[in-house]
Amino acid sequence: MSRHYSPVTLIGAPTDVGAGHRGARLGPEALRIAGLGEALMARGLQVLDRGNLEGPRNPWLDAVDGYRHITEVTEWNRLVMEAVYGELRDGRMPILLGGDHCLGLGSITGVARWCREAGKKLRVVWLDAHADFNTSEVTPSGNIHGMPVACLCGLGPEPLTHLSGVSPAVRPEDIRQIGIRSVDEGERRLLKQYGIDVYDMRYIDEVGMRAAVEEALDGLDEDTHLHVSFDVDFLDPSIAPGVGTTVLGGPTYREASLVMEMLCDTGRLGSLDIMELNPLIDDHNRTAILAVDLVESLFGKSTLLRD
Ligand SMILES: NC(=[NH2+])NCCC[C@H](N)C(=O)O
Ligand SMILES: [Mn+2]
Ligand SMILES: [Mn+2]
Repeated sequence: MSRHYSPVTLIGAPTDVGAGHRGARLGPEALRIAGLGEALMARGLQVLDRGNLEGPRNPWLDAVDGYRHITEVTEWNRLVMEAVYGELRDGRMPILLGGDHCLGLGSITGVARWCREAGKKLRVVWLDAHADFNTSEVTPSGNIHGMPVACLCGLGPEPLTHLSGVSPAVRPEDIRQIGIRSVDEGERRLLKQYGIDVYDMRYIDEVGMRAAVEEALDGLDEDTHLHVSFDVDFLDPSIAPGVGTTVLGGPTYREASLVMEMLCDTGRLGSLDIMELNPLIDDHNRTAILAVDLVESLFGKSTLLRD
């Protein structure tokens, strides 16, 4: 199946201010070295690499009042939101190269702002081992990469929940989470309270990846903008060791490829985040190479021969 895409733009966000490990700041370069731009061009896409955003350094301090580095996290998210929004406004598809997953907040806030202006519906597919739905009251770490989905739903500190002025930035019913297998105690209660649609690994084991993804994509139509937020720790650590917060029991390569191919088949992909890659704990960049391979599937690479 051939598909028309708008030109894509790579936006590097080299920071780990939201994480509990340092090294995700090197993610954008590792993805470039793994050939992300070339792979997309080989799929026939027009690719513009904007280089890296420049934001505050990581001060590497302890959490204060349940948040670590909130000032720096806010500034990075503001920069990301403006960059992502700007690309969509100019008719290009933003691909955010993280950086830690706290930046999913800025990215999706920018996407949601554009969708409101363009009169589009939004569907967020969050591929992750974690739900990232903590607040300062329930977080075990204070690391804000564990909080972006809560902030998108209006739960969190005002500077993060009101990045674009509108809160909640996203309606909880527009979010689907796939691959989840590590949820903190208080976080679980909040997920239920906000009615987040979670396709956890237990459910995927029981019904299979295909049925889970079909359900998660149900109701997409030609007016829907699909945003994919890909936390690389979604993948099983045996194939993707280069992330700060590995959790056993994730999708295999085939399962992950299937998810990407099914997301591609919707024809609705409008924006993407590739997050949490940490080359300092990787093995010869294999996790970045795998991420690039899966992004190729998201843009149409497939082993399917039967009709
Ligand atoms: N984007 C991520 N890798 N998030 C990991 C979050 C881990 C844990 N739930 C926390 O809040 O600290
Ligand atoms: Mn995450
Ligand atoms: Mn994660």
